[in-house]
Amino acid sequence: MIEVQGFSKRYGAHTAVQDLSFTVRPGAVFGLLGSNGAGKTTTIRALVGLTRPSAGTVRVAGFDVWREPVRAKAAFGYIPDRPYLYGKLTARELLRFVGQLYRVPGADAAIDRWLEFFRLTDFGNEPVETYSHGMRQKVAIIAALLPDPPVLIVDEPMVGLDPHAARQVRELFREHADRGRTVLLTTHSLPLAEAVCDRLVVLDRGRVLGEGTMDELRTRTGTAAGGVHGDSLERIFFRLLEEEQAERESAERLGRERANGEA
Ligand SMILES: Nc1ncnc2c1ncn2[C@@H]1O[C@H](COP(=O)(O)OP(=O)(O)OP(=O)(O)O)[C@@H](O)[C@H]1O
Repeated sequence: MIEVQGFSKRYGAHTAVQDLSFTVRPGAVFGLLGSNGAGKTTTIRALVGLTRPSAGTVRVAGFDVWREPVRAKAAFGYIPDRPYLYGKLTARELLRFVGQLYRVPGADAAIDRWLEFFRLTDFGNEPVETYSHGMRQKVAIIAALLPDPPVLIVDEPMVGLDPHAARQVRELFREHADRGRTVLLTTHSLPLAEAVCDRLVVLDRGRVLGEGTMDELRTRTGTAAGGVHGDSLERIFFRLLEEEQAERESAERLGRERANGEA
C-alpha cells in the first residue's frame, strides 16, 4: 500500500508538486504520468526517502517514510531512473550484497535464475562498470525485485531496455501486483502505462490534471469514441493538457481584463 496525502514540494520559490494525493492498493499497478518537469521524480524521491516533503505525508506499507524510515524502506524496492551501482563489483557480488542486506533466503539460486531470465548469465562475473546501459538497468531491476518487496517503486523503467526485455519487465510488474503486491511507476511510455496500469494520475507543472482508471479518464475527457487501437491514453493525455492550457489562458485573459478595467 502507498498513501500520498497532500504532498507538496517547493524548491525556493518554485513549486515542483502542489497538493498531490493518491492511494495505491495491494494488487494494483499505478502509473504516474506527466510531461518533463511535471513532478514525477520529485514525488518518487519523496516516497523513497530522498526528498523531504515541504507539506503532506507519504506512507509505504503503513509506515510514514519520514517518521519511520527504516521500517518503510524495508518494505519497498526502488528502481531509480538513473541507478547507482557499484561498478567494481560483478553483478553476482552486487546482488549477493543486496540479498544479505535484505536477508533473502536462497539468494544465490534466485540470483542465478534472475541472471538467466535477463540473459545475463554469461556476464554475471564481470564488473558492472563494463555493462551497457540496458544491462545495468536489468541489474537494478533484479536488485529491487530480489527481496520480493511488498511495494515496488519504479522511475522510468524502460529507458535503455531492448524490446524483449521491455516486455519481460512489463510482465514482471503485472505479475508482482497480481501476487497482491503494490506497484507504482512513472513513465513516458503511454503504451506501457495503458497496458499495465490499473489506475493513473496525470501531472503537469506539479498539479494533478486527472486521476482514475482508463475508463474513468476516457469518460472524464470525452475521448471514448474513435481513434486507433492502443492510442486511448495518448488522446486522454493530450486532452488533459489542452484543457489545462485553455483554463490557464482563460484565467490570464480574465486577469488582463480585470487589470484593464481597474486601470
Ligand atoms: N533539486 C532540485 N532543485 C530545484 N528544482 C528542482 C530540483 N529537483 C527538481 N526540481 C524541479 O522540480 C520540477 C519537477 O521535476 P521532476 O524531476 O520531478 O520532474 P519529472 O516529472 O520527473 O520530469 P522528467 O519527465 O523530465 O523526468 C522541475 O521544474 C525541476 O526543475
